[in-house]
Amino acid sequence: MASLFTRSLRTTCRHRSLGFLSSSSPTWFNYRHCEGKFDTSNKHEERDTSSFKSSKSACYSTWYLAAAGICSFSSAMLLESSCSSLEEADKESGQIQQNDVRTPRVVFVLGGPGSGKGTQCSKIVKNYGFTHLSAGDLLRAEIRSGSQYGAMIQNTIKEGKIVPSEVTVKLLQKAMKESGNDNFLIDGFPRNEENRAAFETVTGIEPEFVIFFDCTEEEMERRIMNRNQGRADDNIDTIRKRFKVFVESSLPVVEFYKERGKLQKIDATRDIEDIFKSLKPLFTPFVEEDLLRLTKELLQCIDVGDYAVYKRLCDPALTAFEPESHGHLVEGLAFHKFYFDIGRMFPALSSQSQISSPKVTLVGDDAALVTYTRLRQSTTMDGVPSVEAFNETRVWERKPDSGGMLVWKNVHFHRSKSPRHRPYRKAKKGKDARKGC
Ligand SMILES: Nc1ncnc2c1ncn2[C@@H]1O[C@H](COP(=O)(O)OP(=O)(O)O)[C@@H](O)[C@H]1O
Ligand SMILES: O=c1ccn([C@@H]2O[C@H](COP(=O)(O)OP(=O)(O)O)[C@@H](O)[C@H]2O)c(=O)[nH]1
Repeated sequence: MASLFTRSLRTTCRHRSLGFLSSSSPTWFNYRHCEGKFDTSNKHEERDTSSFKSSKSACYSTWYLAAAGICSFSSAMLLESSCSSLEEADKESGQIQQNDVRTPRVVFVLGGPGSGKGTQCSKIVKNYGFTHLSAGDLLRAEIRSGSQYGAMIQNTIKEGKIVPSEVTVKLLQKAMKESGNDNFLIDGFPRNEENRAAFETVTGIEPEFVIFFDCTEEEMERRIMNRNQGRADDNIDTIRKRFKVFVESSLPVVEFYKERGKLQKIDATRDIEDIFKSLKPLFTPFVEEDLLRLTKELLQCIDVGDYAVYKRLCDPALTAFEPESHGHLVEGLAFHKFYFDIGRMFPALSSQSQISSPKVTLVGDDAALVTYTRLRQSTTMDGVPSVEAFNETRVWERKPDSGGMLVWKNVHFHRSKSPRHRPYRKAKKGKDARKGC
């Protein structure tokens, strides 16, 4: 039994897809977890139904769990895999995210020395879950580490010049790999054309967009002289050299991105909060995308019965109205955990979900609603497929985690059976004509 559960988890991560059915057109939007990309081609007929077909023959158990929309497992996936113990299942539990390989999202943050790049990056990190990689900080850390490049880097920084791309790109790549994140703010890089080309060639990544903090030299000089971080290059001689290098080498990179329509120029002479306010809209689409991705991850972990992921995504005080609660508001995770627990005993259950017409509504900075219709395919005990539709609304709230980082948690959801489509009937004479509106 345990091995079956384990197998289903492993193979599900490999093959399962969550689709989107657009209500306005017959196009299927297939989201393949393993590729992390939306395929917008019309692939309704081509959808991989193999797991569904084979699950028919292997499925022998609790249709009522599937009906509850809480637990289910694909038996086809289960037949394909190979791991064998509950310990392994526990180890794998909670790892959907790791298997979900996505293309890294990179935003370059450029601007003269002292324009406020680092200051704004810390605010973006706190609010939008990016990893901040300051190329300058990485180079300074490399000096401290006693590396073979230490002396060269130190001299280059003291001269206000630019360290060869070979070194900087390697450091950035390493830091990206070690971060465990896939959203990066790369601050103070690329500083010249050579940097830009080398990063693109080595990593194959192009930035989503590039922020340029536009600030006067007088203001930047004033800020650096007050920075007081004991940096060897924060002295008037080196500052002047850095300004010169910035104009000669870095501004052409800014221009390069402007020509490609990727530049977001920000007036950085204003105060810190004002600047941050103008950065927020740049990150809103990412927030919407992330909320949709989290919602899909939540539905997927329900489909594959991964309670560890469910617990990570939901607030402990999650409230819910759902058909299973018979009109009552249930609070906490216990009600939902029940279904995951019995799901472990019936690993051959199969279900998969598609969502259609998803809409994300941000309510201020820290709350959002995600509404959609969920189509859930499952099998009955004797292997007969059934499909149910639900209207769901999930309320997400951004809350600090144990490390103080703001993360999205599902705090409430409302799920009801989607009413079947009935043709509009004209009200009879004398009856309330508004009925049914
Ligand atoms: N908008 C701002 N107004 C006034 N001072 C600022 C502003 N932004 C940053 N600073 C201060 O200026 C100094 C340089 O900012 P920093 O973020 O380190 O710049 P950069 O990373 O671009 O070199 C820091 O001491 C910081 O506190
Ligand atoms: O990609 C980079 C980033 C930084 N530096 C060096 O590190 C110094 C400090 O850069 P940082 O971004 O830390 O500070 P800023 O000058 O933007 O305040 C620069 O003047 C360069 O000498 C570099 O050579 N390549």
